[in-house]
Amino acid sequence: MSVDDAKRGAERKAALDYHEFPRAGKLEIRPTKPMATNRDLARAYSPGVADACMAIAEDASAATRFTAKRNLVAVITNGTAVLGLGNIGAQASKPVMEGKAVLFKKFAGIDCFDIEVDEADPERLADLVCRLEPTFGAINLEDIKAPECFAVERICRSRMGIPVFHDDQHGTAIVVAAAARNALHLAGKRPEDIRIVAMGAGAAGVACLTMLHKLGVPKEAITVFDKDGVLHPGRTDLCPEQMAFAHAPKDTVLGDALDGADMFLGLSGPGLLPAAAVSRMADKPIIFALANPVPEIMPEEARAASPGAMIATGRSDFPNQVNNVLCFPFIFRGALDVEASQINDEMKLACVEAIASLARKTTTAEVGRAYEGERLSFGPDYLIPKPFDPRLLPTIALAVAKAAMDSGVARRTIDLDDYRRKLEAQVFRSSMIMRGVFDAARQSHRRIVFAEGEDVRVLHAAQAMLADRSDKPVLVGRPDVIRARIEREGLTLVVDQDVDIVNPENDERYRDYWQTYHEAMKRRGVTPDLAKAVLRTNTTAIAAVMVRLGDADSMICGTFGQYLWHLNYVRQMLETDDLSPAGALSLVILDDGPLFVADTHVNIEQTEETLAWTVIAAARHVRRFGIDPKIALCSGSQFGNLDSRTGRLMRGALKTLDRTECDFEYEGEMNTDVALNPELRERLLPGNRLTGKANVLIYGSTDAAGAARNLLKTAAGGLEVGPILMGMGNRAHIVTPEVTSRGLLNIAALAGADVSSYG
Ligand SMILES: NC(=O)C1=CN([C@@H]2O[C@H](COP(=O)(O)OP(=O)(O)OC[C@H]3O[C@@H](n4cnc5c(N)ncnc54)[C@H](OP(=O)(O)O)[C@@H]3O)[C@@H](O)[C@H]2O)C=CC1
Ligand SMILES: CC(=O)C(=O)O
Ligand SMILES: [Mg+2]
Repeated sequence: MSVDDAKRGAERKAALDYHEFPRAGKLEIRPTKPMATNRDLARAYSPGVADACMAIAEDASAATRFTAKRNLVAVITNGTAVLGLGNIGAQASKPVMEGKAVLFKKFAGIDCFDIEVDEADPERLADLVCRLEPTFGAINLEDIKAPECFAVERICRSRMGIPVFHDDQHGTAIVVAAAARNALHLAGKRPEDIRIVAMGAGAAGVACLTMLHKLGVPKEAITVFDKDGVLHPGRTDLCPEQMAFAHAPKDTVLGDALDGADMFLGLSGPGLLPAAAVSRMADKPIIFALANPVPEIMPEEARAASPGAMIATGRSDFPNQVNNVLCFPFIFRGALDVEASQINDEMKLACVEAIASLARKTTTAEVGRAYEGERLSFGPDYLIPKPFDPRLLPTIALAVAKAAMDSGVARRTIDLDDYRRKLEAQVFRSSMIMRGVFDAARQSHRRIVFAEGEDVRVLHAAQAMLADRSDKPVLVGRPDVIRARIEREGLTLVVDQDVDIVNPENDERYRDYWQTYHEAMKRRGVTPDLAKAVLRTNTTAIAAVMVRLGDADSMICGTFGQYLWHLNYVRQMLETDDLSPAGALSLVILDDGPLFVADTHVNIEQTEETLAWTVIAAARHVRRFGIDPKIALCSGSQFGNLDSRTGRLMRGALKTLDRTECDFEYEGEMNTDVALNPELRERLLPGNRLTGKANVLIYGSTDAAGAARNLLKTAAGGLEVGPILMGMGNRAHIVTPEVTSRGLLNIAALAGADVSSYG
């Protein structure tokens, strides 16, 4: 088996494992109301539920008040045009539909049921969809092939009072139109003056051409091809939507049609655009080769044929990824929030303009952080925003909601300034928070050494890192053990090629390493023999010496043993006048957003001075995630009402912080619930200096911070990133024994991000 085959096999296994473990599929349903007592039961179910039913029976619009309808979207397919895989059937399409549902939730907080229907007949399918109206706030039709998709959508739109949107048609058309608008701007051309050749007259192709026509491209300036050749007036196999673009002469061939054309739009299949035809196009042609997963022409081929070409594909590994994920979560968010009865042309055009304008605007610090190292200034390689651009949600949903209200299809009027603020706050309430860190790591060239390189979790993390980064991770461990475990785990890591190994039992650097350790420790009771023994047996010390000598930029240890034991060796080798541990910060990602807790491991009993230092370091690290820190000093005491140890400690630290002129919000001392509940805080501590919910909780001892961290992880189901060792310039991180391979991957991303300014 070739290395490529092995890698493809491993990727396939990883994708299947992702879908299968730890439980099958990508979705679950969770209740939003308590169900703990008889009283809850009586309200949620009989008899209380009858009151909600009767309120809706009297006034159907009350369903959006008393049920989850308003935020619930159906992703519906019959599996007849799944991605570029074709008609693979309803059952096989389910992973895609679950995936769309996940994107709705993660990008825009929208709940979805995925519904796969075994029904090829468009009228029967449409009838079934129409009957679902009582359940949903909106319908997203997905991967239904042309021409049936046109009829299904037409029937549903005419009969339903909620938005019906065929994503492959309109989502794609909106993103294509935004990219085309920007490309034309750069080419200095007007839509009215250009000529387009399109390959693919399916759901996506027809909708994109219709949208481009709405933007000003004359229909006569568009020539379309499908499997049977050019669309011409004599064709009898086409539906009205396709006939609208069938005006080319019958004998037109692709190469001739492309002569002098300004734009190629491919929504068909792989490799269908010959490079020779590209060289016949106008100067600086626009080439959108959007078939998934393999485009009509690969970007490098197109560029070789026409060096000035502006190129987009559907793929994330090239610039200008045109994918409807840039649109559908956000257009639905806006439509649902004003209870729009439909998604009309005004809303779609507002969406086009919002997406196009985001790419033209100067990027914000958050986007810069999220895509560190990539050129994000408007130009041929940045025609449209990136999928993880945090501006997408507030900008698009706001524009769509406004267009719905202005065009009279909104049933609810909202205050747009309030709405913008709400949307902006929502952006960071998700695990997307780690995305920026991963992208920053991908762009940097920091070498990471794992002290416990034989641990299978480390091996899995190292394998996952390779997909994203060019630098080889370094593993401390015995090569034969590492090789055997790689094989046993079915990983494809190749020692020396993909990872470097430092063998504690036999390594040419051993002498250099023990001498370095001895030199640093000789006046702290370490003899040469002891230094040799430590560097033979203690992998944490080896990793720390490597970082000290510059053989690695950052180390990760701690998959076994006690945190402070590891910290001891980190300090011995890496502590300097400028770098000193300031505390351990744990980021816990909860359903309603991220929460940071410190110090969970370093300062067992804080002093006023160490506590203030922990707070300042935490603020710096929280900003690294693009979040404004709002720090609460937590204690059993509240604004001086207890003469307890932590009460006094917090009050002292607060005074130190006040003298330090901090540029972030902090306040204390207060109880944890008061920190997290702004209304309660306003009532109990009027005039306090925090705005909104605190997002960083600082405690006076590792006992208290550790308990908060563990409760958030276990009882509240939070996902932890960390602990992040603060103060050591990102040169060392110490995980805890329960860490998973994903947790190690997260920490490796943090360690790998080139953020020397964060200590
Ligand atoms: N990047 C993105 O965001 C999106 C990409 N797509 C991609 O676009 C493609 C089409 O999707 P969709 O419109 O939903 O599918 P449809 O099945 O509705 O349409 C496919 C179209 O491509 C044409 N086609 C297929 N093979 C050839 C060929 N060898 N030569 C000429 N024409 C051909 C078909 O012709 P005929 O009608 O004669 O069979 C049909 O017109 C897929 O690869 C899909 O992944 C789709 C949506 C979004
Ligand atoms: C992106 C998408 O929806 C498709 O390829 O079908
Ligand atoms: Mg699709």
